[in-house]
Amino acid sequence: MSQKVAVDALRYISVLLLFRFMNSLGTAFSFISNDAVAKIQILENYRCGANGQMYFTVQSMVKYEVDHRLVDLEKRGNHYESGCRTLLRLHRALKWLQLFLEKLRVASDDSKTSVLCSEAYNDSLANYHPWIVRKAAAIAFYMLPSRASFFEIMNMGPSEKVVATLGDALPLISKTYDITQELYNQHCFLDLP
Ligand SMILES: CCCCCCCCCCCCC/C=C/[C@@H](O)[C@H](COP(=O)(O)O)NC(=O)CCCCCCCCCCCCCCC
Repeated sequence: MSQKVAVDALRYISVLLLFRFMNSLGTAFSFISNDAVAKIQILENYRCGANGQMYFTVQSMVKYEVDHRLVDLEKRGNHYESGCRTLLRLHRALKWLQLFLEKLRVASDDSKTSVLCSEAYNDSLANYHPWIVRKAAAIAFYMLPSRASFFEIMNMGPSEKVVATLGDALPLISKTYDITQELYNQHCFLDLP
């Protein structure tokens, strides 16, 4: 299998796993997973499109879309679903994920995942969502199980193993977030419409 096909297969599997994971949490999360998968698909389409090589890295995507004026900077226009604005939405979600996983990692087993999730959301994504989305998210979070049950759904082994895995993953998530945050800050892209 060529490397590109292998990478595409891995990407497909990761989106499928995200979709299946979110669906296992119940239909209350479908509006979240649908939006996330739709945004991932937008980026996938750019990656596999005529100028796919320009979307190989975040840096090359930003340069290409800036050089070719393919980003709506002030208000939504002809480039409503640019790669840059689409990635910004997922980048903001990555901050939520980083905060949530850190809380999950250090919490006690009887902690409420709904509280940990809400706290992380209120400190990150909530600042970019209208009232109605925040309320829908709050209802979805309320459906979340206890930390122990959540770990079972994650299907990553006993709690100790999950905590250790989260400890390994979090520095990588933080580094990914920081690189994109710095790049978008340099281009004044942190508030793309
Ligand atoms: C574990 C439970 C998962 C909780 C997920 C918390 C995030 C809540 C997001 C709620 C908003 C979703 C609805 C979409 C709103 C969009 O308007 C809004 C703006 O986009 P637009 O400018 O194109 O309209 N979209 C966004 O902000 C992007 C939201 C993307 C959410 C990605 C969530 C991924 C969740 C991954 C869970 C993985 C858990 C792993 C545990 C080990």
